[in-house]
Order: sequence, then structure tokens, then C-alpha cells
Amino acid sequence: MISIIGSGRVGASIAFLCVSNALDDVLLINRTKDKAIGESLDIANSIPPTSKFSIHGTDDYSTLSGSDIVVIAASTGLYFKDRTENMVSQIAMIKEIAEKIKQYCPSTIVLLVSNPLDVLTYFFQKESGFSRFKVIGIASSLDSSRFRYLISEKFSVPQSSIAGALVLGEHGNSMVPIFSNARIDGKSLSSMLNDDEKNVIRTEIRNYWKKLRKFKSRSQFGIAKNTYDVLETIIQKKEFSVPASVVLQGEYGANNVAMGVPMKINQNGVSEIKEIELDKSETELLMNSSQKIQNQIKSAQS
Ligand SMILES: NC(=O)c1ccc[n+]([C@@H]2O[C@H](COP(=O)([O-])OP(=O)(O)OC[C@H]3O[C@@H](n4cnc5c(N)ncnc54)[C@H](O)[C@@H]3O)[C@@H](O)[C@H]2O)c1
Repeated sequence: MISIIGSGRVGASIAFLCVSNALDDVLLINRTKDKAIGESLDIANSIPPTSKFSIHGTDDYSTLSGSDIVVIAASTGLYFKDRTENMVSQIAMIKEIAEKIKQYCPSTIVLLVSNPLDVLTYFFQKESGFSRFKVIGIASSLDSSRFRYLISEKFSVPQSSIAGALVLGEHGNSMVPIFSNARIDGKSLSSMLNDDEKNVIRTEIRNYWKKLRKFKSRSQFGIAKNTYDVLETIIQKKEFSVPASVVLQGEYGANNVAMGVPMKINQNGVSEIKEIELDKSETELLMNSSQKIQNQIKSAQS
């Protein structure tokens, strides 16, 4: 069973993909029970006639028991300028949720989606005491899909001709697009862009969510698909290479901080953290990004 805590825009979109693709049974848990019931009644009509799975909504955390995976997409409020605006209330919320998950499904895998993503991934792992390989923050794959989209628009090429376009580090203003790893039809992307052009793309990726919010209130489908891909990997016992946030213990020179890094995921969670080669400026930017997240963690602890 896949349980999704928080059935707002993002949680409901993830549930819709799971149910309409007959991935597994889905449980929606929301602070306000009616919202969870309403979304589950709607999404239930997308169950394919050949599916053996269903969906239910509740505000009762004890129903988490038996969850194979829990997705956390709950939010205490909106933010407008920066994803860290609600950090204090989001950390308090994640600590409460960690207690419930520990109580009702202590051997589950947890996918975090709520913001500020890296800070919450860190606090969830510390609070729950779960293996760091079972607590995965989903966001770098979304940022990477934005990177891919912007390259494909700039060069008028299909996304299928782009490989290795990764965004690592914080899911926030210090995120780091890795130009040195990206290829278009096998040709190095770095060699096709000067520093100014790279800066423009870097800024566009970081501000993608702000641009999107000029046209609709906030994003939901991109993150839903990126989360679904990881859920499918785990439920169907596949293996998947993807950038995601995890608590680091020395990898990329970072310690006791969560941030987006390339990894392999399988049915047990993170099976490998991949340390890829970065150029000098990317290495510095990634160190700065981990330092920024660490500062946020420290400010929340003081
Ligand atoms: N990781 C990413 O790349 C990414 C992308 C988009 C959105 N997000 C984040 O996902 C989160 C959800 O976004 P949204 O647009 O769906 O928000 P939303 O406001 O539409 O939904 C949040 C839901 O969480 C519920 N909730 C609050 N506290 C709860 C609790 N303790 N237990 C259960 N439910 C609770 C609310 O009642 C609400 O229904 C936000 O933190 C947002 O910033 C992350």
C-alpha cells in the first residue's frame, strides 16, 4: 500500500497517477478529513476496470499500518518568495508526522515532497531514526526535468536527444545545474554555451516555479510524475538512476546535511549514491549549496 500524507494539489496528483496506472492500493491522509475523502472519491473513478487496487481517504494516522511506502506532501501554508518561508511550521509538522510513521509503519520507505525539501528530509531522517537510505527527498529530478526542458527549447531539439542534464544541491536558490555532465546527441553541452548563456539558464531553472506561478497558482503535475517514477521503481522492484535528496555522510564532501545527488534506487530505497565528476566551479557551487542548507538546519535548531 502507498500512503500519501497531504492530499492537496501535489498529493492528489500523485494519487491519481498511482490509481489510474493500477500501481497499488492508495491511502490518502489529510489534516482535514473531508479533503482526503473528496479527493479519493474523485480519483476512485480513474481505477481501470482491470485493476485490483483501490483508494481511500481519512484523517486517521493509525491506518498507515501496513504501508510499504509513505509519501509526504503535506503543507501548513503557501510561500511566495522562497521555499523556506514556512520552515518553522513545516519542521514542526514533519516531526509530528515522523512520530506517527514510526509508530504505525516503522519499516516503510519514505518519500518527502514537502518544502523546504532538503531541510525536511534531514529532520525527518533524524527524528525517525530510519536508515538514511530509506528517506528520500524528491525534487532534484523535477529541477533536472526543468533543465532538460529549457535546453530542448533553446536548441530546438527533442528531450530524447539530451542526456545527463542533472540539477544537484538544494531544491532552492542555490541549486546547481551540472552543465559539464550534459550532452546533446552525444556532444558536450558545456562546449555549446558561453558563461553568460549558462548563467541565463541557471537563473531560469531556479526561477521556473516563480514564472509558473504567474500563470497558475502552483506546480503539481511535474512533481507528481517525478514522484510516481520512484514509487513505480520501488513497488515493481526495478532499478532507477535519478537525482534526489538524501542525508549525506561524506559524499561530495558534505556531512550531516541532505541535498540532491545522483543515486540509484531499488525496492529497498537508495542502493547507491553516485559520485560523478564535476568541474571546479560546479564543485564550489555544490559546496556552497550544502553550506546554505546546513545553515538553515542550524538556524532551525537554535
Ligand atoms: N519537491 C518538489 O519539487 C515540490 C514541488 C511542488 C510542491 N512541493 C511542495 O509540496 C507540498 C504540497 O504542495 P500542495 O500544492 O499540494 O499544497 P496544498 O496546500 O494544496 O496541500 C497541502 C495539504 O496538506 C494538508 N496538511 C497540512 N498539514 C497536514 C498534516 N499534518 N497531516 C496531513 N495533512 C496535512 C493540508 O490540509 C492540505 O490539504 C508543499 O510543501 C509544496 O511546497 C514540492
